[in-house]
Amino acid sequence: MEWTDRTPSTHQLRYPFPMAKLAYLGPQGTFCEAALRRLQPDAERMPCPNVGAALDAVRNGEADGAVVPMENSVEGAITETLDELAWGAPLLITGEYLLPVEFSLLARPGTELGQIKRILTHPAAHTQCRGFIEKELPGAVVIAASSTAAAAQEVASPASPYDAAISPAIAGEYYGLVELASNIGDRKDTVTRFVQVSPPGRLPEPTGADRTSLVAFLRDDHPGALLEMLSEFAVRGVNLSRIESRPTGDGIGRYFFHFDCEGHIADARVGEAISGLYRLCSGVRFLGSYPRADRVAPKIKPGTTDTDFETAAEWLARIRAGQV
Ligand SMILES: O=C(O)C(=O)Cc1ccccc1
Repeated sequence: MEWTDRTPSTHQLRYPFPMAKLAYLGPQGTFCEAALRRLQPDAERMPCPNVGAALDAVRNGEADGAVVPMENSVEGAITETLDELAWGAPLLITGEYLLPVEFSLLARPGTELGQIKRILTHPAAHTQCRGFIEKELPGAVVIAASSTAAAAQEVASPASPYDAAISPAIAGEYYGLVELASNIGDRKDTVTRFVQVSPPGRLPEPTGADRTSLVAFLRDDHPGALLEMLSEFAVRGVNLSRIESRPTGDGIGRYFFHFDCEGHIADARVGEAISGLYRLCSGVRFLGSYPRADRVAPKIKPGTTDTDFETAAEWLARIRAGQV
């Protein structure tokens, strides 16, 4: 059975070097699987019960890489992925894919809309379909599943206590459910960003339209600490595309930060900004530099090109040598 895509594939990006076996958030039929098929159509697919298990499969060598959800244009970060990348053995993001997502309400054959009291789905799908649930299924309760397809698989069991799943339409075909409503997201233009993760090693080459991801831990808490971090990017003309604070787990008010910025660590301005953060912070974890799925190149501020940095370094060297 083939994945039937109802949305135009305008964000296609093939990863430059193919991977034989990729772990992903399973089971078969998730949005994550759809993203993986676009990124690496020829790879062997290894479904995993959650994001942590998919990343661990890369860490322990069972898979050559993984594809996991990172953020959604409506719901924001997939925090499970942010935390799994920040802690544990380091991994590298080596690619990304922007998948337009459409949700369907799926149930066992014979179920009618009025009978639906208990809905199972992934929390990110729940928050994006709140309007539909309030209007069409008032009083129904929504229970969290590990993925949209895991929800469909569970609902397919005749003994399941759940009446319906919110999932991609293809999951209904895989698990023998019927589609009671289609395209039920509150916004019709939702996109989810998936990342391809590899073991540490070779970085993708700079392409001129790249993104860099990292996490940074504060050395100490003081007024302006976050502003100081942001300044490292700002003074070098590096544009941020995402910033997220996540609790360190050490107590209320203790946070670390995820940053995505435009450009590649090989770009002087990005490398210098990250070195600046390294001096400022108690720890920085580089999560990868990889081609942007939308292929948008950054606007470079005058004075922040690689040549500008080189010229300034040469000038400083001459001054230090007494050549005033
Ligand atoms: O559960 C899935 O199918 C996923 O791939 C995670 C997810 C859930 C909801 C929106 C986007 C991605």
